[in-house]
Amino acid sequence: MTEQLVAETADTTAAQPSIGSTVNRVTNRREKVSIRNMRFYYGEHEALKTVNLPLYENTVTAFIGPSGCGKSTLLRVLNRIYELYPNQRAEGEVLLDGKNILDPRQDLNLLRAQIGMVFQKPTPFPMTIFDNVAFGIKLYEKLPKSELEDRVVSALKRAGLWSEVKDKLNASGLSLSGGQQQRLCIARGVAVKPEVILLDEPCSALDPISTGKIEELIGELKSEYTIIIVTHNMQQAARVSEFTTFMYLGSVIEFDTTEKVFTNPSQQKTQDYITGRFG
Ligand SMILES: Nc1ncnc2c1ncn2[C@@H]1O[C@H](COP(=O)(O)OP(=O)(O)OP(=O)(O)O)[C@@H](O)[C@H]1O
Repeated sequence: MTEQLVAETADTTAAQPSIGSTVNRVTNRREKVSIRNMRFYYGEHEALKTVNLPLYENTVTAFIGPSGCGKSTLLRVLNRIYELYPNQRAEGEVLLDGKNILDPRQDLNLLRAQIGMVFQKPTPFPMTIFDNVAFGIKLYEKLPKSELEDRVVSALKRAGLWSEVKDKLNASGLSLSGGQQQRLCIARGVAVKPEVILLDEPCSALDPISTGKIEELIGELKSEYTIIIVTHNMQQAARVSEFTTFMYLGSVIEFDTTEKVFTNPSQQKTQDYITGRFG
C-alpha cells in the first residue's frame, strides 16, 4: 500500500455504477454487500470519493486500477480494519445483508469474523500449523477438542493445504514455503466461517506455481463465500473474477462483468488502463 498522496482530483463526471442493474440479470446473484455513497478520509485527505458498488454473493469481484487509486483503502473499509489507526474514517453506508456495518454500534469482532482478510505478505503467527488455524476459531468459539480438530482439518482441506501438512501439524507455520504460508492464512480465515473474504494482492509475493494454486483455490472458495480481490495483475483479474471494478484517483470509474470490462469497457479511462496506456 502506497503512502503517496494523490495530488490530482478525480474525474467526477465518470459514470458511477448503477447498483444491481444489468449485472443482476447476468449472474442471478443477490447483492451480499452494498456500498452506498461511501467516502473515506485519511485525516483531511479524501481517499475515496462517493463510492457506490454492489458486491454479489458467491462471486469474485476484482478491484483494479493504478497505484494509489484506493483499491486497498476500499478493501480495508469492508471490515473496518482502518479503525486500528487514528484519523481514518468512513462516511456513508456499507450494507452487509442489508445491515450497515459502518454503524458505530456494529460489533467489530463479529464483523471481522464475518468478513475475513488475507494480506499481501503471508502473515502466519509464530506457532504451529495447527495452532495457526485453531487460533482464529478460539477467538470466537469455545469448542470441545475433537470439534476444534475437525474444524482445523476441514479448513486446511478447504485451503488446499491438507495433503502437504497433514504429517507435520506441529511444525511451525513459519517453516512453510511462501505459497503454503499464504494458504495457511486462507485456512485461518476460512476456519472462522466468514461470509466474505477480502484478498489484498494475495499472490504478489508468490511464484507462478503458488499463484496458480491460490487462483485455483479462489475458484473453489467462491461457491461458499463472496470474494473480493485487489490485484495489480490484470490477467489474474480476468482469470479469477466475474466482476471487475476499475478505480482511478479515489473514484470507481467502472463496474461491470469482468468480460465486459476487459473486452468492451464503457469508459475511455478503463480502456486506457487495460491496454497499458497508464498505470
Ligand atoms: N495511512 C495512510 N495515510 C494517508 N494516506 C494514505 C494512507 N494509506 C493510503 N493513503 C493514500 O490513500 C490513497 C489510496 O491508497 P491505497 O493504498 O488505497 O491505493 P491502492 O490503489 O491500493 O495502491 P497500491 O496499488 O499502490 O497498493 C493514496 O493517495 C494513498 O497515498
